[in-house]
Amino acid sequence: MEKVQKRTKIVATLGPASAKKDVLTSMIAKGVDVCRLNFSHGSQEDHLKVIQTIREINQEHQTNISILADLQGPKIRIGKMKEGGAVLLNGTQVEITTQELIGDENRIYITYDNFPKDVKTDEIILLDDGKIQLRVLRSNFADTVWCEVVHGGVLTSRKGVNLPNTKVSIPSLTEEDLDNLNFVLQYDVEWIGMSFVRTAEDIVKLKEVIAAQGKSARVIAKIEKPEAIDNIDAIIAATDGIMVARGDLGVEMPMEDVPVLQKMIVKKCRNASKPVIIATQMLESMITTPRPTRAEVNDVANSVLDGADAVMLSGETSVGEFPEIVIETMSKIIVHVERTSYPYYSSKKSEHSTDSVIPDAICGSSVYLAEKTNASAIVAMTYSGYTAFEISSYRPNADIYIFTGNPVLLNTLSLLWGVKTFYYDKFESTDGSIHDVNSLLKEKNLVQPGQIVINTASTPLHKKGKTNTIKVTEVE
Ligand SMILES: Nc1ncnc2c1ncn2[C@@H]1O[C@H](COP(=O)(O)OP(=O)(O)OP(=O)(O)O)[C@@H](O)[C@H]1O
Ligand SMILES: CC(=O)C(=O)O
Ligand SMILES: [K+]
Ligand SMILES: [Mg+2]
Repeated sequence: MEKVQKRTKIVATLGPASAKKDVLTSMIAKGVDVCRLNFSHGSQEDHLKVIQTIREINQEHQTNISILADLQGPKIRIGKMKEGGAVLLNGTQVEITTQELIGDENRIYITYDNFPKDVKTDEIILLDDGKIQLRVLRSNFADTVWCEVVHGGVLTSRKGVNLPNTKVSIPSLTEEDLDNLNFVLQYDVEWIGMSFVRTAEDIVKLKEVIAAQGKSARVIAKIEKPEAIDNIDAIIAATDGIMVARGDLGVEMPMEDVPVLQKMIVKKCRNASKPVIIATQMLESMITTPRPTRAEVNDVANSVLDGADAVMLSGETSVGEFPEIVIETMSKIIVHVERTSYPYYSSKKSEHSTDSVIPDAICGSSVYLAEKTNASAIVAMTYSGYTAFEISSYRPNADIYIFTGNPVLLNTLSLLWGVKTFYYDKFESTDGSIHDVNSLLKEKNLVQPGQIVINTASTPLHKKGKTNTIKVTEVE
């Protein structure tokens, strides 16, 4: 497969529009690096089929697409709505009930049993990422809440509900999340997304569940609540990656805060060497139109310029009419911005912990050396993945090629900015391995004679040794 070459990665949410193997294969060729399964929609059976399709494509086309299983978390939703949805008119009254039913203009089912007890008169209810706004009139404190439609619109099935003023009493990992987590861990999904993270403790608990099953899936903390912003440093320290989940974040907080928070979070993540995804409404109009708005093109471009590891698509690829054109468009924007906005490299101040001071210094120096020698590639061997996270976080101009004997990492690292991975499990001598991996890159035409390559390694060489060596080579 001839895959589009770019540094910033694309995460695509899969759904009915993109689950077919031929469509997905073409989307991957056009630039998808990570597939997101949204456990807010679809059955486990649907998701399993998609997992199998992705694994088949990886086998057949030697790609390293990873899977991000996004757990719904304490998200409140409305239930099914009547065919075509209901038109809610400004000034009318509507009942929200915890009794399961097919919703219409008069009554809507909500998936939150304690809603009539937790909500108060005059509180605001936002539906469908805030597109529809209701105001609470009164509750019977049992199963029904009467509301006034403040800003109406068409309401279709399973849309999200945000209660910016209400204290919600639902745990961060629900029973349903645990069930879905156990399900995806069986299939060695590489990344788990945790929705509505509030504290670092939420991440620690999720990691404990994953570790207790003997699995190595890594965790993405989805930042979509004000509490997560308050605790951002501790959350970044505890997690393996971050998603700026702008859909809910922009409803739970003043929307004008989001652009500034996006830049702040990207910067913090780069300093901490944790990958960061920018999500939601990036090419939203392409759900129904084959061309994006100018503002959407700007949004993708500016996220690349901010230095995000990845940009994400949701409805555009899960249910949209043009999933392949969406990927083509996003890749085109990324490639152009990357080509015209060199150089990327910036030194960063990282705080070395005592047990990583040597590998951190080696990674930072390898990037510095690559810039000084105008090297075409930085080539690293890693078993834990640490070196890949560290080198990628500098956003070097040189290509980043990671060789690993740890098969799980091959896909995991596909989320990281600029990283390409290869399997390598021979461990003879440091010089021998460096020679081997450089020859492999030459065979694949990824480096050319006369170019400079920076290699990092560990001496003495053994599987889990810490990176402590740099070599500068001119390709023969
Ligand atoms: N697998 C699916 N089957 C049917 N409809 C879907 C599916 N995935 C998404 N949708 C529809 O497309 C819309 C946008 O999809 P998206 O993945 O952004 O979901 P979302 O509800 O915004 O989720 P979240 O806030 O959890 O990311 C959803 O609101 C839903 O109506
Ligand atoms: C992706 C997601 O959950 C959000 O934007 O809210
Ligand atoms: K979700
Ligand atoms: Mg969300």
